[in-house]
Amino acid sequence: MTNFSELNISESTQRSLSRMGFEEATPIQEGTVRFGMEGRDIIGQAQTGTGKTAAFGIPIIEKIDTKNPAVQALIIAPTRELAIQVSEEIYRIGYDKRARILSVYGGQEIGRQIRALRNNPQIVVGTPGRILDHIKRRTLKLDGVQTLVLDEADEMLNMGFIEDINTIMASVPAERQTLLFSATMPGPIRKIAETFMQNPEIVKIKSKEMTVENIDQYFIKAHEREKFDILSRILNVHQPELAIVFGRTKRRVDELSHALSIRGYIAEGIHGDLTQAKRMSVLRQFKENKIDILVATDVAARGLDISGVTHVYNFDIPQDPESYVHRIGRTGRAGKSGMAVTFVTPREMGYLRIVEETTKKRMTPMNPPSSDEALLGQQRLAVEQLVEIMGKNELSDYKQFASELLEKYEATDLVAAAIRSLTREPNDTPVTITEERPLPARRSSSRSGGGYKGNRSGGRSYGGGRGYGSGGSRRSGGRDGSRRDSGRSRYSRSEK
Ligand SMILES: Nc1ncnc2c1ncn2[C@@H]1O[C@H](COP(=O)(O)OP(=O)(O)OP(=O)(O)O)[C@@H](O)[C@H]1O
Ligand SMILES: [Mg+2]
Repeated sequence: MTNFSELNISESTQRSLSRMGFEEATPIQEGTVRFGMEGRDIIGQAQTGTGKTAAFGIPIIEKIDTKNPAVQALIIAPTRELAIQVSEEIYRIGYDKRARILSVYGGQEIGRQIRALRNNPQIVVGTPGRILDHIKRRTLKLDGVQTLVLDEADEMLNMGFIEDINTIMASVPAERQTLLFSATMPGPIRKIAETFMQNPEIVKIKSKEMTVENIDQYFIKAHEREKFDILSRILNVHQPELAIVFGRTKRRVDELSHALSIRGYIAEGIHGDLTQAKRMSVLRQFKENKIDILVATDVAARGLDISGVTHVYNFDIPQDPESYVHRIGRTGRAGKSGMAVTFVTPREMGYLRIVEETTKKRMTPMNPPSSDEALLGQQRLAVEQLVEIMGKNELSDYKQFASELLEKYEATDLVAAAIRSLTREPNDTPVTITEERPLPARRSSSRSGGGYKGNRSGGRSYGGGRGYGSGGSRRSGGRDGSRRDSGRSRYSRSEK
């Protein structure tokens, strides 16, 4: 581990970082900050939750000239929430330096953004559509941009933003630094990145698996129609503090959050069709622990950094392995531990295997809990509550009754009744979850390719890492080459 002071970072930024509680650089930060400060183009890949935001944020702050009123750094992110989150993190990093930062995104009144843009922010973070809108209105001038960042580039391409991004790229001076960061780097992205970038330094953090070790990964094989009842029971057993449930479609997310609420959980959904105000309020409540379960689509949760997410449930197995990596990466962040459970219908087992091939990690099969186990989970919770109430020791007003009851009844019976009254008995209220068609059946992949739409990447394209390993774009520059992954041994199939 490297201390930030060893990375030639200015005093002011070091102060900001230590105020944020950052003591040592994470590996991706250690591997990229210096190159970033030197103005090099970087393709940075590291597991979820390992600090990629600061990996590009620190060099940006270091390079900003606070006397220059021009926009000097432009960061493009796929969603509004992510744009806000990234701008908040960079604001904190640049706090002592007093760098001015602004986020612009759809759903927020454009007039307000235009006024804010007149205040000469030096760093702008935004979603592709809104950035483009401002470029067209000439309210965002990019001639002074020296650094361009694509955060979660693969997601932006999935969302069909490629043309927008091309146009934005063309509006930024060609003499610029381009940084691209993601936890996954499917082949097509790397290709596009390399055409946009000049001799990029590829920094890939060495790890045997694509997912962080501190996430325990399970799967449950179940038929589509059984999934919701199993999910309810699992929630009773796991008692997650904060959980995210992923659904494949917006309708799915709506139905799941509604059904969970009916069964007594505090759940809310988030997806792209909700208003910006609603999305923000749901996220805020989730962060403040007022909502226990966030139900989300892939897109809505991409890159989100919410501390304390203990469990991720994939109610539907994601169609591509990259989504899986990003989804479960909402837990186990910044060194914390987490659990991920993926539901898979018998027909979809091939997808599970493809995910495993990509992540280089087997999921452990989990048996669906029985209703007795679910009840036991709820009883445990009730017992905890009881003990907690006792611990608070504000019981004097109740003791009179207690003594009277103890004269009449058995103590065990009384306590049992108290536990029962606090136990939320498993709730089987009928709910409506429209059955999704399972993903088209497929066997787990083989080297033959066979069109897994948009992402044969996974294991294969990581194998493809060999390609760039031998290419001219990787320059070790006399530095510790081990930081950059050679791709070979770690992703070889023999490990499986
Ligand atoms: N050096 C550090 N020391 C301690 N905490 C850190 C450090 N760097 C980043 N963090 C914290 O770790 C968390 C995860 O960081 P971040 O959101 O940048 O991850 P990421 O790699 O971008 O993940 P994802 O792939 O999901 O987008 C954040 O809360 C961040 O503030
Ligand atoms: Mg990120």
